Amino acid sequence: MRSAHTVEQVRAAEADLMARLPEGTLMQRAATGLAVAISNFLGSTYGARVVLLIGSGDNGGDALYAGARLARRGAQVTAILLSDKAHQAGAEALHAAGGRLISPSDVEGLIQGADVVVDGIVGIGGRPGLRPDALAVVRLAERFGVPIVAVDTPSGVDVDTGETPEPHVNAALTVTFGTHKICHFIDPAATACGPVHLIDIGLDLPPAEVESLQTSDIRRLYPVPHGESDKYSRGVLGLMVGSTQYPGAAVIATSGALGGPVGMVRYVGPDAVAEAVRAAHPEIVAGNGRVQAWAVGSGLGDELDIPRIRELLDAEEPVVLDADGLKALDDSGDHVDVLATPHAGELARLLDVDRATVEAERLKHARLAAERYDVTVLLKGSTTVIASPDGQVRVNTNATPWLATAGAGDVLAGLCGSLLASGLTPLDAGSVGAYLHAAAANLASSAGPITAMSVAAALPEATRYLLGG
Ligand SMILES: NC(=O)C1=CN([C@@H]2O[C@H](COP(=O)(O)OP(=O)(O)OC[C@H]3O[C@@H](n4cnc5c(N)ncnc54)[C@H](OP(=O)(O)O)[C@@H]3O)[C@@H](O)[C@H]2O)[C@@H](O)CC1
Ligand SMILES: [K+]
Repeated sequence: MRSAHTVEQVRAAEADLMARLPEGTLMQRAATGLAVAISNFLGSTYGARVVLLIGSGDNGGDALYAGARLARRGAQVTAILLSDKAHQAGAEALHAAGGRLISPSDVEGLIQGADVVVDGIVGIGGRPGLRPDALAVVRLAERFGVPIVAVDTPSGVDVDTGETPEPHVNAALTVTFGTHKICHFIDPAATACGPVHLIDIGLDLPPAEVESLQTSDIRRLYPVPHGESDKYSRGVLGLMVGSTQYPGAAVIATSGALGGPVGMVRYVGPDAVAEAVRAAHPEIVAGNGRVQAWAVGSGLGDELDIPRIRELLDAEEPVVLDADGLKALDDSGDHVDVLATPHAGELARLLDVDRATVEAERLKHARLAAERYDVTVLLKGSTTVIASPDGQVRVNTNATPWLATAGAGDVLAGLCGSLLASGLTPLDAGSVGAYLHAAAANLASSAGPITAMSVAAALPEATRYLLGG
């Protein structure tokens, strides 16, 4: 599991550790890791032209000490001081190592000739946005295509929410310390981080606010059948998806379900659609019967039967509620067994806000909906946020942009239903489902276009690979 902690949690852990270590130890650990990461990014340090952007806090201190290390290994390091309160000992260390310290005027030529710009403007002490001098230099780097390595966080983003209401740095790499911060996981800020490299500095941290599953978690959580399993004990999923208007949704969601761990899938819907599903997947059983979970909603169109869906929501079996089915959600019931899988537009409707607001504040709105409707919310997107009503949040960050294709959501609904029917909680089913869905998409895509059906078809192989087979 990768963990993202809040600024407050990091500060407390830092204070704890600092009380036990000689002064400056943590910054030296951070700066050493940062210097190595910048060297690796550059490929070769000797003669490399490195420009440091230095703000008023310890984030700038990290950059200055790392710059001093790079200067000692032969890099030409120049620090642009954006504040007259720059970290003094760090500035002295850079000067002693042969680096230059300058003010932010007339730096166009310097930036144009740089191999890398290091963003030490602000870290976890920053507020969103960039001040005018910083913004001007960052814009120069963008104009000349000079890559930026961000220290801890890309300056200007909102560290605790992943929101980017103001101008900010777009990094080619972010080097962070101790633990991930929420902005590293949640879009739009996550995209501004680029790849994130974590340096261990020995912090002792409490449980995280936001988590992100890794391969080892998939191995731990995936309901692998054992010797005694039969098709019923592996779980039966009921699918109430697709319509005469959108029969494809039923076929695609069934493909997603069959690519998951479930032992059997029942399809409940119009005869003509059931025929189409059976033609594509002869293994499905049409008609009602006992199930361990439902996946409901994708492609129901005009055939949406809200009272019937509400009956399912009130019944004992857990439910994945997708697309049109989300219209049946009301905020009066106890729905802790429900996994709702909206995209930003659908979540906006549930919360009566506009879509752009949800996209800008993804974590906040996923949490809000989980709380208001008492459901686990899986908010789809480039970073998928899964928020449970008890406040736990997981994020999936490994999706390919090619996954933004028609029907991909139907595959996810079927797959999550399959995981729910096999006994996972809505939070686990949503987070494992999002991970496997993205992994299958990456496998099917290989950096090229994909269809929803090709994602579903890649699920067994992606799962086998992740489970170590
Ligand atoms: N915690 C840890 O475990 C470790 C932390 N370490 C490092 O310390 C960093 C945190 O350092 P920090 O606390 O000094 O805060 P930091 O982000 O450098 O600057 C805050 C100052 O900037 C200003 N400012 C605010 N907003 C601004 C803006 N938009 N644009 C421009 N300026 C802005 C504001 O001051 P003002 O100018 O308003 O007086 C504010 O006081 C952390 O990210 C990591 O890199 C590592 O060394 C080791 C382990
Ligand atoms: K920074």
